[in-house]
Amino acid sequence: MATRVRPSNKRCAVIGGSGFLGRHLVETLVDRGYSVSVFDIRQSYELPGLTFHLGDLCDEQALLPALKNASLVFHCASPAPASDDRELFERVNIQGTRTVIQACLEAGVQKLVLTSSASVVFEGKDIKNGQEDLPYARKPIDYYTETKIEQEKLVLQACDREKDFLTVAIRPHGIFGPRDPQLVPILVDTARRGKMKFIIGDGTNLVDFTFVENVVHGHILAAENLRPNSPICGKPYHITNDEPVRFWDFMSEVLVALGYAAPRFHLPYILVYGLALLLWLLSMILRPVLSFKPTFTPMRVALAGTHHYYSCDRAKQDLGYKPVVSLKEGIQRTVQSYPHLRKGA
Ligand SMILES: NC(=O)C1=CN([C@@H]2O[C@H](COP(=O)(O)OP(=O)(O)OC[C@H]3O[C@@H](n4cnc5c(N)ncnc54)[C@H](OP(=O)(O)O)[C@@H]3O)[C@@H](O)[C@H]2O)C=CC1
Ligand SMILES: CC(C)CCC[C@@H](C)[C@H]1CC[C@H]2C3=C(CC[C@]12C)[C@@]1(C)CCC(=O)C[C@@H]1CC3
Repeated sequence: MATRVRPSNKRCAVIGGSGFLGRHLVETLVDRGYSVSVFDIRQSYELPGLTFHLGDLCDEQALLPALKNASLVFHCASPAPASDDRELFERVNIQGTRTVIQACLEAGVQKLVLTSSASVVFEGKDIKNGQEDLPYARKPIDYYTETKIEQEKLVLQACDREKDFLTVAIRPHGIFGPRDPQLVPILVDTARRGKMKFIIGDGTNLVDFTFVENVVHGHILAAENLRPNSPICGKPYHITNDEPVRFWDFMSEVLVALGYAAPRFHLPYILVYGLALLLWLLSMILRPVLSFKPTFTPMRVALAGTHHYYSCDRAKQDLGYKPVVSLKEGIQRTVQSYPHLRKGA
């Protein structure tokens, strides 16, 4: 009988390894002695010893060479959350994730770590210290969230000790750090256009913002603890900075550190949410003749005006997780990494 060649434990693939989180993950894995192959639709950097495979994750034939000899796969690719292209989200996050699972099984991969999102339980209403047993959002707030829910279910249900295929999902929240293309750049762009003068609601809502290196740390701990007898198989884990902060204090700290004024005037949440909904509907109706993307989408307004912070006790207990970079240090390092976004630059 032919024996299956066991791939090296330190050989892994990162799907989405050119993206913000993916690249930080790749760099840390390389530092820790892993041999890494990157699969992405684009190549954004080079690193000695790293193999890049370019392609669409929905294409199994393109994926297979990247997974060859890997015992561990991280899947952290997704279309940008700001997109409103439903078809793209369904194709990549749902159909594409089925393809990733299939390709892992064919290539003999033993462990799959998915980057999910804490937002899979968020419906636009307050979540305070949310645990992993909260139900998935029944009314997901956008296509991104809707398809991240299906994606997480697919990956967790694929966990099968009999087939020697173990899966786990990491649910980060509000990732920030050097090279993030979303949070700080969108914030600064909004400030430069004079639209960051207002606080939505009373400004006391608490939120998790998670420094990218803590998210990477959570992923690697999950991968290294994923064994047939471990309690983590087939489960989701919140990974946060474990320091909920007022949404508007966080935004103000980043803005002020970059030389912009902090927002000062308050607007009622319900008014801004209603306006955002109206603008979004208008943008949909007018799409065939006029294309515009409102800055204050219903999703962003909901995130800016509600509590959404999560407990990471389960990760502490099962993975031995503890944030490695504090929020204060994370903000400092992030701000320093964006000299071109400073006022007047
Ligand atoms: N940023 C955040 O605050 C949070 C992110 N997450 C999750 O973390 C993961 C990483 O996010 P982040 O690093 O911010 O996102 P990025 O957009 O920076 O990275 C995603 C990468 O995946 C690539 N990609 C997209 N579609 C495909 C495809 N069909 N085939 C191959 N590659 C593809 C992207 O390419 P391209 O840029 O060309 O599209 C990009 O390089 C995602 O799964 C996201 O849902 C979860 C919680 C919070
Ligand atoms: C215009 C301002 C009111 C807000 C500017 C900052 C926002 C762009 C960000 C604040 C919270 C962020 C966030 C995400 C994207 C960027 C923000 C909306 C996610 C939606 C990214 C993907 C996820 O899985 C959840 C994140 C929640 C927080």
